[in-house]
Amino acid sequence: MEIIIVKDYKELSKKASNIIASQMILNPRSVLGLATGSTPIGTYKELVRMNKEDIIDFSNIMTFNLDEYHGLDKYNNQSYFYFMENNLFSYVNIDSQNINIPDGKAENIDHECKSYEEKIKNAGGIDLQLLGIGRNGHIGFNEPDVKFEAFTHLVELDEDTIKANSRFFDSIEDVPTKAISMGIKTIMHSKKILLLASGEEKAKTVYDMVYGKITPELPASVLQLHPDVTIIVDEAAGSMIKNY
Ligand SMILES: N[C@@H]1[C@@H](O)[C@H](O)[C@@H](COP(=O)(O)O)O[C@@H]1O
Repeated sequence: MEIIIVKDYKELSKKASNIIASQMILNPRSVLGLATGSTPIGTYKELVRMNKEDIIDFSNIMTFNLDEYHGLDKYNNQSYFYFMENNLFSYVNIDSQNINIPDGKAENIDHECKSYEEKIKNAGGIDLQLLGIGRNGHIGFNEPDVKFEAFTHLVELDEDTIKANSRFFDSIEDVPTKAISMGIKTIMHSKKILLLASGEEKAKTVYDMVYGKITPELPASVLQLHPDVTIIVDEAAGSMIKNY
């Protein structure tokens, strides 16, 4: 694991977007795995700027998002489809045919999960997967569990996650209780992984991810086994690993 501690959120967003930009420049047909949540918003802003300034080109880039809420229409303003449109896709020259996000309203969820995996495989796998991290150590929507879920699957969201994500909804009752998420194996198959964490509330989780036991009870700990992981944290999120 390469760990980069930067001063603040602004620096984190700059550093992360530079890594993604360099992947895109080295391979303009890159397959990117993308994340939602508040952490990558600044990174997406930087990518939009670089695209406007012709530093990076999305025309041949393919994307796969980690997850989507179950039961939400993609045009609902809380869907991750909506989030991606509003934070990245509608501002860059990406071909909409190249955007992939699980369909939370799919009639046959099992089929949706299997075909999502197929699509990733047919695209040649994910070159660079961007990740945030939940306070409970989840990546994508892989919640703490007794085993690591392998591939894209339907997830029952944790109470802690529902509570944390309710800040984006009118009320906690509006937060979906399930989601479709890439599995741990899907994520681990990515050639490179870039995980971002910001703020003091993530400090203990970051410490456990890097130095704790590898356990499905803290899903992000599995990243210790991946050969090419970069973790960027600001000083607050890195406060417990700083002098370790
Ligand atoms: N499914 C997403 C995760 O992919 C994300 O990493 C996490 C952290 O979000 P934030 O960056 O807002 O702390 O929240 C959500 O639950």
